[in-house]
Amino acid sequence: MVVTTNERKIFVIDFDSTVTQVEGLDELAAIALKGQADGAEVVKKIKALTDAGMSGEISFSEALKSRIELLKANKSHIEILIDFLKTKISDSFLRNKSFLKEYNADIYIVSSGFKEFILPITQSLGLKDENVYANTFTFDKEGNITGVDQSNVLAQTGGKIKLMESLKFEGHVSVIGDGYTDFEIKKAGFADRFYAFTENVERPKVVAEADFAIKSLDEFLFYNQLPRGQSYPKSLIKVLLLENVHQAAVEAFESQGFDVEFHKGAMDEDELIEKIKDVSIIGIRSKTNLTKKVLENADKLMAIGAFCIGTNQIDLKTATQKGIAVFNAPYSNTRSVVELAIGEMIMLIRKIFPKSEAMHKGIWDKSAINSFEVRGKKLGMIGYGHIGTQLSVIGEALGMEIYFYDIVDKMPIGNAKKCKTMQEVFETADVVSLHIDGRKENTNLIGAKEFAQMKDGVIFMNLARGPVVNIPDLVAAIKSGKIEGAGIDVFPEEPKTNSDPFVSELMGLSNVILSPHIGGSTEEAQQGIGTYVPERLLEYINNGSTTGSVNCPEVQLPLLQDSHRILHIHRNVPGIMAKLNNIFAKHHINITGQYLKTNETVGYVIVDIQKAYSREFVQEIKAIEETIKFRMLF
Ligand SMILES: NC(=O)C1=CN([C@@H]2O[C@H](COP(=O)(O)OP(=O)(O)OC[C@H]3O[C@@H](n4cnc5c(N)ncnc54)[C@H](O)[C@@H]3O)[C@@H](O)[C@H]2O)C=CC1
Ligand SMILES: O=C(O)C(=O)COP(=O)(O)O
Repeated sequence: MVVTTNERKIFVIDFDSTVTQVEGLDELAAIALKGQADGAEVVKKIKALTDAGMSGEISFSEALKSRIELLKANKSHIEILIDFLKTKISDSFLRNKSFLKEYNADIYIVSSGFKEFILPITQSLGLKDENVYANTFTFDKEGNITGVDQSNVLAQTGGKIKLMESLKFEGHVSVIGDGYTDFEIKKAGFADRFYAFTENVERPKVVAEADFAIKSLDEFLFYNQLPRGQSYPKSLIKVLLLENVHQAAVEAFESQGFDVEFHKGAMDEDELIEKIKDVSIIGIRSKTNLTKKVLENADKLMAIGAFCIGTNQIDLKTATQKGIAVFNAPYSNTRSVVELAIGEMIMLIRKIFPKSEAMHKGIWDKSAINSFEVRGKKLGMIGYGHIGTQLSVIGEALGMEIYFYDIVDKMPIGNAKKCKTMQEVFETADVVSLHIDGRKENTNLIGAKEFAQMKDGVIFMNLARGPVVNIPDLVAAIKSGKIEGAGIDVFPEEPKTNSDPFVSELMGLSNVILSPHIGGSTEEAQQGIGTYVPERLLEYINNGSTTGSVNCPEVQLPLLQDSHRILHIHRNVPGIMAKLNNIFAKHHINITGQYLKTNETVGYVIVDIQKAYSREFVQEIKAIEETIKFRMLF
């Protein structure tokens, strides 16, 4: 794919939908016709003509003439258009301003658009006015657009070809554009390569004719080995976002030019095995299981973002062995879970749900029997991590006594009392709430034996993970009256999407609140997670930092400055540093910074080096036997 040539490289670039995200003339129509009764209709007609002209369905001059006739614009509208276009410059052009400026002697804008709005934009990108070839409007005395300067070849059908013929370029000519007329330059023999530019619009007829379809200017610069803002084009990096993660995440990746695919639901193992092959970054929530089998097929995968707290759905061992960094959002939804737990606890102890159900059936049952305050009651928690401690604080503020058990020694917050065993919590608490993680050892942690240890009439809540509770045993305890009320948010089997049915033995039981795993599903939490996790992933991809990774050695790296950065993940065995250093010494590599962190399974070495080095040097590093993953940033 890499293009090499010793000739002078000449770049011919289209303007509308290439340099900018939009078609200037369409936008001018929208501005000029705004507020007019049939305005929307006319804009639609103009857009249809633009498309027909661009894809080669009708002749260009015909499309242009009809569009200008429909357009009732004047100079003041053009001023508004220019301000608008300045906000619509294609992301990859903005990212590569230094290339555009440095190579401006060899960059030509060839457009059927109009200089009146093109020049202010190309000037802002550092391009030369004399290299911009485009149409110009004609105006009447009042400044209304009356037509197009017909003496300009670009106003004619085949105008770009005629222009290119007259320019007589000598060298290797690359044409970049989204339209059929751009391809025609190559077809007529005036260019060596045609690149269909699809960052803003993808026209199948044009893509079919192209030497290469490129999703960004970064891709063009990468294939042509030219100076660029991204060492490896982000548009070639596939990001798969599942389970309806917040749109903030989609925007975070799209604004940097990544190739993002978004799905509302989860995917099952077979779907994932197929899909994951091309994916470099995957974002999931609690329902997507990244099993050993899935990860074994994930050869391109660099990072996993769990857009939630739990990471039990990911085979962390395999991920680590494959050098895949896993990140989560350890506290963005903590408060949401706690608020739901508090709300459910009060609803359950007051028996509000059965009373509400009765009311809906016309039954008025005003009574205080079996209805209690939470104040003065004993709240017992299994698991005293982020959620447990937060619940501890709020429970105590409500006047409750707090008891907890955790397998790790934890500092009690406020007046909370640490218990030595789960049994101690069960024997003491009026309300038992689970806040443990979903590690394998916790499967069926709570069953008949544990329920038997609880006080009669206990309130029981599980907002942690479904498999930790034995459901038939829970149902039996509820039916026997041992458990007076239950709040269950998580289940051993949960539907993959909102369209799949929910089935459980817990359905239809009185004073049992069932909720569809929404402990962390608040706008605030999802927004927070949608920002937090992409930040961690992007820091890793763009800079190599592994801050907050749940499985990779954590390294916080300085921003890369005037160096190239080697990122090397290897099996953690003795002697790797010696091997690396030998290669550095052999190739006389000047090191400007070096960082190393290891865990039980892998080592992560980051070396910043001066820019001059050979291809062999890179190959030798990659070839070290223990190498798991190798990346280079600059
Ligand atoms: N319903 C929902 O939507 C949500 C559910 N969760 C679940 O809540 C869990 C807890 O979240 P955080 O408090 O943030 O996690 P955390 O990691 O801060 O705390 C978990 C605590 O449980 C303890 N633990 C684990 N197994 C235990 C056991 N068998 N006995 C006693 N203690 C045990 C750990 O030592 C740790 O202190 C998450 O792992 C997740 O599964 C989290 C967020 C939302
Ligand atoms: O944060 C967690 O661990 C949760 O359980 C929340 O999961 P979700 O993002 O709602 O699928």
